[in-house]
Amino acid sequence: DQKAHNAILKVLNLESVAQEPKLDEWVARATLYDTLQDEVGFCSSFTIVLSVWKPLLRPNCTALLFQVRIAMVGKYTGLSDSYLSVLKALLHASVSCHKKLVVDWVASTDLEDSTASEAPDAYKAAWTLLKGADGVLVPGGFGDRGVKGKMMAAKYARENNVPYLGICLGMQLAVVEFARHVMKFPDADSTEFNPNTKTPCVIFMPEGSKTHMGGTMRLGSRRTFFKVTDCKSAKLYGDVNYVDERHRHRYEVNPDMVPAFENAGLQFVGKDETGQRMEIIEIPDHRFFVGVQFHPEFKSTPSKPSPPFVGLIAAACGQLDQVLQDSCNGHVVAAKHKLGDSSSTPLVHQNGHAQKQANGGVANGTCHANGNGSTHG
Ligand SMILES: NC(=O)CC[C@H](N)C(=O)O
Repeated sequence: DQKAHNAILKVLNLESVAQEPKLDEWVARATLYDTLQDEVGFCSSFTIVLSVWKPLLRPNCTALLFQVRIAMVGKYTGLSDSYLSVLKALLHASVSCHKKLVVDWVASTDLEDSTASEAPDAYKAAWTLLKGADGVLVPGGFGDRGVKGKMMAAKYARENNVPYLGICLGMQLAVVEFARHVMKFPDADSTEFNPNTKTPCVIFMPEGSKTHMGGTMRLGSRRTFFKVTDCKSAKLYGDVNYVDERHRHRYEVNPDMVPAFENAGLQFVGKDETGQRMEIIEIPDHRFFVGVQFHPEFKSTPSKPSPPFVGLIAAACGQLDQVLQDSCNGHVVAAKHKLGDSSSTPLVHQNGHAQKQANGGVANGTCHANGNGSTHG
């Protein structure tokens, strides 16, 4: 399945200029690729994925003229696998919103005050990229390098009503940023970065062992229950009661601080089965400010783009209301087609109990990779 997925994205990436897709050429290339494979399983999965994408190609081709710019704020020393999954998930979501994806990689250290004096050009360029973006994404990560810059990106998005998606560490830092600047706890931190903080908003999970890191990570598929049903995330997932998403973390939001956060306007709309572990945050009166403790990118596919990513992209291009409406109305129930049935409208996602329909169209992913954490562009 992954091979087929890669092949599709490879073909899409060849189209770096916004233009109407040449369906015949696209299919011919895909068929050729298909015949080069001798594994029956791969051939059939590729054909199935192709049959899902084909109907997406014709309608709304003009939409390719419109871009969506996402600033990806991370600690880069090159592309890691996790960033690639995030990138693919962004591409899947952009396609479903009929937009050409442009990713601006922003090295989080370049946003920090120390860079302003040490490398003023890099600092200026990083902020120009961030401010030029339609949406901001802070992906997962470990270690304290660039953490300040990631928090600055979250603050910028929160204060300027710019769509924001924080994944894992990106969510934890949005929580810390909120505690520092909205709740006025200057010392607030994650104990991953300051074990002695007097305001520990993000703490080591009780069942983990601090001395033995191996095997202590909360890993794999876990269930998140929506505690607030009238929220953007629940709607994006199709008004389901719960979702199963994949996890990879050692720290979590401090449950003792949750009431204080909620009083200050940060909602915890998704929690685990105990109600003690925070899984999804939202700021309700923001255009789109969502953080997820899990990694939704791992379950995103071209035919089932991940709902939080669809939310980010839709909000970034002003389509969120329509997308939320679509995912909550009769389309959800009506989408009863199977993979491989190219006569029906393709599925966009399936998680928990819901299915949602695609609107059609295709876009190409374009990345402006900075790579080494010291440059930008
Ligand atoms: N995958 C991640 O982003 C992990 C976040 C954080 N470092 C933790 O361990 O909880």
